[in-house]
Amino acid sequence: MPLLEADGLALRVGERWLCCEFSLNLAAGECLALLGPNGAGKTTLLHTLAGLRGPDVGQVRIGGRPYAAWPALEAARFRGLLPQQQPDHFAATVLETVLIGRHPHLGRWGWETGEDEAVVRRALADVGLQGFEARDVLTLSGGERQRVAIATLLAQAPRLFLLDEPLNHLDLHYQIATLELFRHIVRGGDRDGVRRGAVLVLHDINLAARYADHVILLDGRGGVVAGERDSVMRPELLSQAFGHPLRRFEHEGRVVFVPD
Ligand SMILES: Nc1ncnc2c1ncn2[C@@H]1O[C@H](COP(=O)(O)OP(=O)(O)OP(=O)(O)O)[C@@H](O)[C@H]1O
Repeated sequence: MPLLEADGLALRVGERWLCCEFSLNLAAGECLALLGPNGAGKTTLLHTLAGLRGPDVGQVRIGGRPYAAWPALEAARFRGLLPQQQPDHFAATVLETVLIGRHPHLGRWGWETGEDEAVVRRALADVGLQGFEARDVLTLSGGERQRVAIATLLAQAPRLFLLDEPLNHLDLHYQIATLELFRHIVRGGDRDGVRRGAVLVLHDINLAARYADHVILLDGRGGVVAGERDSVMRPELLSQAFGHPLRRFEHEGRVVFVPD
C-alpha cells in the first residue's frame, strides 16, 4: 500500500495553472523532493498533498484513502506537516511547544503522560536540543526555532512527513544532520522500526540529488516532470526550470550540479 498517491493532479491559483496533470506514488522507505523556482507552486503542492486544500484536478490519497475518508485525528497520526514558518505569538517553553506534536496521540482526557514527555525529550535530543527544554521559544535563534519545529513533527511520529523547506535557517552541519535523520527514520531506523515516507521542499539541488529517491520538478510555467531522481535531475531540465545554465559533475560516486 503506497503511503501517498496522486493521480492526474493539476493545481491552479486564480486563473494561473501552476502545473499540468501528473501522478506520483510514494512507498514506505522513500524520500521525494519537490524542486522548482520561487513561486512555482511547491508549497501549494505540498499543502494539497497534506489535505489542507483540495486538488483542482485529480485525486490525492494517503494510505489508500482520499482525505475525505479520514477522520481528522487519524489523519493527524498518519501524516504531519512542517510548515514554512513558525508563528510564535506567546511565550512558551520548548518542552511545551514540542508536546503539541503529541496531541493526536493523547487519550480521551487530553492529558500528556510520562511517555509523551519521554518521546518529546528524545525528539529534542535527535535535533541536538537536549538541555533546551525550559527555554522560552521567543528567545531562540532562527536555526534553534526551526529545530524545535522539526522536533515537534518528530514527536507527532506520522507515517508520512511533509516538510516545507526543512533546511530554512539551518547551518551546513544541521542541514546534513536533518536530512540524514529523516533518511534514517524513513528507512525504518527509528525505535519502532516502522518504515515511513517523506516529501521535502528543497532549494538546494545538490542536497536533493544526494537524499531524494524521487523528484518532482516544477518549472514555474505550468510544466512538471516527476519520476525517479536521475530521470528528473538532468542538467537540461534543471537549467530550464531554474532559468540558469547548470552543469552536472560526478565525483567519487556523488552527483553535483554547478551553475555556469
Ligand atoms: N491565495 C492565493 N492567491 C493568489 N496567488 C496565490 C495564492 N496562493 C499562492 N499564490 C501564488 O501561487 C504561486 C505559487 O506559490 P507557492 O507558495 O506554492 O510557491 P513556491 O514554489 O512554494 O515558492 P517559494 O519557493 O517562493 O516558497 C505564487 O506565485 C503565489 O504568489
